[in-house]
Amino acid sequence: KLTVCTLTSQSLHHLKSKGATIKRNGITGEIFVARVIHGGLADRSGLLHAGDRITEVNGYSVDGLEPEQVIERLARSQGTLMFKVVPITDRPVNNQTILYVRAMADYSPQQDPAIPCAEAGMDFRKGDLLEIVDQSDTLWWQAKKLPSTSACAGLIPSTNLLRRKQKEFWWSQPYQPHTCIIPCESEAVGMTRDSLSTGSSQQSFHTRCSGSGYGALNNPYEEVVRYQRNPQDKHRLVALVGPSGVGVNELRRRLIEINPVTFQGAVAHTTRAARSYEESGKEYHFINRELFENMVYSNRFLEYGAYKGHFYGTSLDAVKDVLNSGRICVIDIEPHAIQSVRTHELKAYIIYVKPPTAERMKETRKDAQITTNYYVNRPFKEEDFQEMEEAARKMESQYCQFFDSVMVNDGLQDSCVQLLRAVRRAQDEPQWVPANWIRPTEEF
Ligand SMILES: Nc1ncnc2c1ncn2[C@@H]1O[C@H](COP(=O)(O)OP(=O)(O)OP(=O)(O)O)[C@@H](O)[C@H]1O
Repeated sequence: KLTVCTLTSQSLHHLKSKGATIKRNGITGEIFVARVIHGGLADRSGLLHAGDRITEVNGYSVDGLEPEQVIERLARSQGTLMFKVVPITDRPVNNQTILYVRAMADYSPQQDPAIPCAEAGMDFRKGDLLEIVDQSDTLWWQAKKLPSTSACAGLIPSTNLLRRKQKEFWWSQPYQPHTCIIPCESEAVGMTRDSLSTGSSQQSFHTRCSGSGYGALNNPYEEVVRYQRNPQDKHRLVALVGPSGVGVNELRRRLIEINPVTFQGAVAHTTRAARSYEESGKEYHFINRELFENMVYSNRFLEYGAYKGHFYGTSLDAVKDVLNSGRICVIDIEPHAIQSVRTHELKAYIIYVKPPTAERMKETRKDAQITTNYYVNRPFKEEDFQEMEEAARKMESQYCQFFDSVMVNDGLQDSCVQLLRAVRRAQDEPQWVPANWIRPTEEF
């Protein structure tokens, strides 16, 4: 049974825009449609399907030809294109469900020798939102980047394939202890004990392990869903991250100052002694070291660290207290604590505060003081701006996939307006969030 179908030859040179790939059966030499690209010309015509056998192109037999020769012939033809095909007998029913994911890794088809057709591939970067329109192949899925500019999908590696590629890449790299993904539970406990026993006077922070396990190695795509907070629900936690000295603390303080009825910070715990004017539960929860250690071991801190010989920590309960009171809790965290607040319960909205150029910093930070690890605050120096730029670059390359919003802290007033807007968006507008926040799987 033969079917003749026609397609216009527009953009034939480009396999991707024609929207199909072909392959040759190694034994019989027959040419088959390997894949029809979602939204491409072939797909829209509805006439070609994966598995169809091509027998003729524009009246010429493809018998004995290599796929490249067929492509060449197609590229040379003008006007209307005519295929003679033997349709596949058991065409799979199209029961594809669309899946939305956030990429947790970078991918470039041009650098992947294993992709069946690099031109049909789609590159993406960590943090990109992808709409996966076809998962029928176990190795190569089809996806569009959101917001979608093209009707045509591109090939991307499936979760399993990308994970495999990452593992191969990982093992091919020299050992780099600091590139490791967040420590697993047992490592985290080890770090904790060390830091508590040394009582370092340097600033150092550790985090609670969420136990859900993360890392590009485990999960190259994070499934996401559109979520809008119901006005009756608790607010989402707002967490600010940024390189040290960029101004997260200042911004948080100002936000709360603007509207203390709506915004509140979480009261941290500390082992330092209360000053005469301080009250436990107000500035800090003042607790002794033993209690602090117990809280660390029972995983009660979202993040904690040592500073000038004392311990400080933000507990999950302190954040929950604010959220339960109906206010919006605003905290600043170290980037490695991001995972501990990205939970079904807190639904943290992460705002990344980025430094402006060194030039602008020099202008805007004339009267500002940098907090150092050595008991004094001092004016900013040129090197501080360079260090900050470098720290920002590293932070972005490692954590950008978790940033819900990015703002540049240039002029303070403008930054406060930007921050207010971002917080409002987080609470009142639909956002993409991990699917397991809405349909929890492993957290319960
Ligand atoms: N946009 C800005 N313009 C001018 N000065 C600023 C601006 N943002 C912050 N500052 C000042 O820069 C200094 C450092 O800010 P801040 O203490 O908030 O930094 P940080 O990001 O919390 O860093 P660290 O975590 O190291 O304390 C402060 O003196 C603050 O007032």
